[in-house]
Amino acid sequence: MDLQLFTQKISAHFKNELPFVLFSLPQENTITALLQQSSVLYKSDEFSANGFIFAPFKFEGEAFFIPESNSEKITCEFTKTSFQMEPVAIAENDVEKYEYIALVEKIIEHIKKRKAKKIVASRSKDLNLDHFSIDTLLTRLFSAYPSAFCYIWYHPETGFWCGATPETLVQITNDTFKTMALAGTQPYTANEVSWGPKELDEQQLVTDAITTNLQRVTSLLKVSNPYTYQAGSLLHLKTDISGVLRSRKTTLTKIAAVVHPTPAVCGVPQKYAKQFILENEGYDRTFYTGFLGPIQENGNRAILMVNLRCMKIDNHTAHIFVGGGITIGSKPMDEWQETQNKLQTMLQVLSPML
Ligand SMILES: C=C(O[C@H]1C=CC=C(C(=O)O)[C@@H]1O)C(=O)O
Repeated sequence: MDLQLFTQKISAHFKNELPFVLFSLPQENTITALLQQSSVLYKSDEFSANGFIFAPFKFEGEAFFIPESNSEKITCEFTKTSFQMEPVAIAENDVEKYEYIALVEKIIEHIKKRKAKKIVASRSKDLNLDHFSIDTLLTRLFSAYPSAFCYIWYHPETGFWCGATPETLVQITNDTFKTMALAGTQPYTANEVSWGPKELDEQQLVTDAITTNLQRVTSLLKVSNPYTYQAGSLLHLKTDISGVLRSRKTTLTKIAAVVHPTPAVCGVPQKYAKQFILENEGYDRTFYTGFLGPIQENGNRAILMVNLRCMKIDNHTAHIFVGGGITIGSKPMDEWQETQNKLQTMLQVLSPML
């Protein structure tokens, strides 16, 4: 289907307030859409039917779901031509800044008292959209980030979400899986990249926690060396992790529950970090740092991504979600700046609509 017809169909579906999801896999030039034919809110706890799941940060075994069986499935070939990105300037809000810095300082205090090694702090930034258009959003989002997993999800009950995430939670093909440890952030420059001990330690913590958790369900685990990975205008440290599941009976839900929430979005130890986040962050993450993705071949093939570099759009306001891992070596002002830099991923998409 050509892009114009595809976009018209999506716009009409959205106008009728019917649920839909659009997604494109990293490095692929196809956008797939599932247009649900009713407004039912489906839930899935088995991840074994074909469709698309959307799970919150507070995942407790059940995710929202758009089933293929109740949807029209359409695809569109689309050339990803990443456009020239100029940073979008937005005014800093002093209250937001000092609240975030206070949260980071509180986390550092807890780490110094040895209650945790790492906790991920986050915040949401609200922006007025004077010229919201789903057509513009779709074209910019899907063309800007060729190496990301891009998506738009809409359901009247969850609202309108979209993002361009660099982080795989888990990718399954029969009994083999792939995942990654992603942590450490710096802005992209053309110069040679070097990583300090804070980023290297933080990334190692994430790798160790993921591999330890995966040992419960795997028979073979391969772990690469960390390397620099570009996500839009940011660089991260990434380790590839792959392996074989111990039993073919290990369900996708079980694997998701073993790896989610990873220390890249929650912390170490996981239970303490999650409780800290719920009690101290001062807002509800809802679907940010949850996970999402397509389920195919009745659960034998699936790609679940972590919901990062994302936003929720309602009533002409965009709520962009950003965060960062806090460790003993964190400097509060740098952590604030890191979240400012991360805002740019969605700001680039929104810029003509602000
Ligand atoms: C929590 C976020 O990023 C995570 C993923 C990659 C690098 C991160 C970091 O350097 O702190 C974060 O752990 C976010 O982008 O909102």
